[in-house]
Amino acid sequence: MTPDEARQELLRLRSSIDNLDAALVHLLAERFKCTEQVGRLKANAGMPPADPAREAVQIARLRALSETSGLDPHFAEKFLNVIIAEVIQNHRQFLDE
Ligand SMILES: O=C(O)C(=O)C[C@]1(C(=O)O)C=C[C@@H](O)C=C1
Repeated sequence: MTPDEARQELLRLRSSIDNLDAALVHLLAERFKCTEQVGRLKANAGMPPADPAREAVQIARLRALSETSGLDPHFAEKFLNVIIAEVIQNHRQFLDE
């Protein structure tokens, strides 16, 4: 591959990365819209913000999905934990409203 071909290929790959990053942002935005409703529902119903049993099911499911799709299951678990930690923090704020 010539240096020019390599640059072209890099641009092509980066264009796909940009599309995928946009899709991730849209997916995350939808997820947080949904969890906002869950947080308000839980606060109104007197339910605790965190549900460790539900999280264990989600993590097991995502780890299995990761294994079949070629994603590192450890990374998938870490990623979900970061998202859930943010969601729980958001849920806690609804308790003060
Ligand atoms: O399903 C719930 O009960 C939620 O509050 C949502 C969610 C999630 O982000 O998936 C967040 C916190 C809980 O500990 C479990 C799951």
